[in-house]
Amino acid sequence: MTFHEFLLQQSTSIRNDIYHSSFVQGIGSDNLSQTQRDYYVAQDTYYTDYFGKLFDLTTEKLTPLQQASKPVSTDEQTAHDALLASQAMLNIPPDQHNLAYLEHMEKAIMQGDATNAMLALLPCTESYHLIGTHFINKFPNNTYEPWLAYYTSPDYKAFTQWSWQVVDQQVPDWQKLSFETQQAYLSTYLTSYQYELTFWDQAARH
Ligand SMILES: Cc1ncc(CO)c(N)n1
Repeated sequence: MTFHEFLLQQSTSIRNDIYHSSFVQGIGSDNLSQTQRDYYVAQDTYYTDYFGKLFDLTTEKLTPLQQASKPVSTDEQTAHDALLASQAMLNIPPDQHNLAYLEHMEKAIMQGDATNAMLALLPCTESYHLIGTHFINKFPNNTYEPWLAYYTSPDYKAFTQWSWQVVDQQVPDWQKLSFETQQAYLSTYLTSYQYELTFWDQAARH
């Protein structure tokens, strides 16, 4: 089993909680209110802007080959547009859980090695691709189908696969990590997953 397969196994239950969360179910079954979408798109616009900077910081820590093999980034605005937010989103400031998530990733990047940095960012990329894969084409005439299409597109898929490839190269033999290092890596990764779940739960409360 590769490192990313081991990680996916460790995050199975939290990913199932994400699939079952009310907002993600709402994307999958065309059932979201305007206020929920306004709140989510406001939070996520702030998040993805900041994430772009964190991603650049992480990329600098990778090998030249890994950097060169990175697929072109896609514009997440397309995914945000698919949720049809109203102008009201412009007045919604970034919430505490969002800032805490970004701070967690930033600390992992500044304080850890390149693997720790990648593991902090991985739940973001991988969970959205897997949500898209899980829900696409499940609900007829879904208004939010373009959102699911974005995260399952060949470009986004390539980006997810590149992330998996990088962590597998960074840790070719995860069974040989010391117990402490394995726990530290897992903690960075699963903490980001927990923030992903919170992000969805908070959006559903609006
Ligand atoms: C909170 C969050 N996590 C992951 C993604 C995927 O890029 C996103 N857009 N927002």
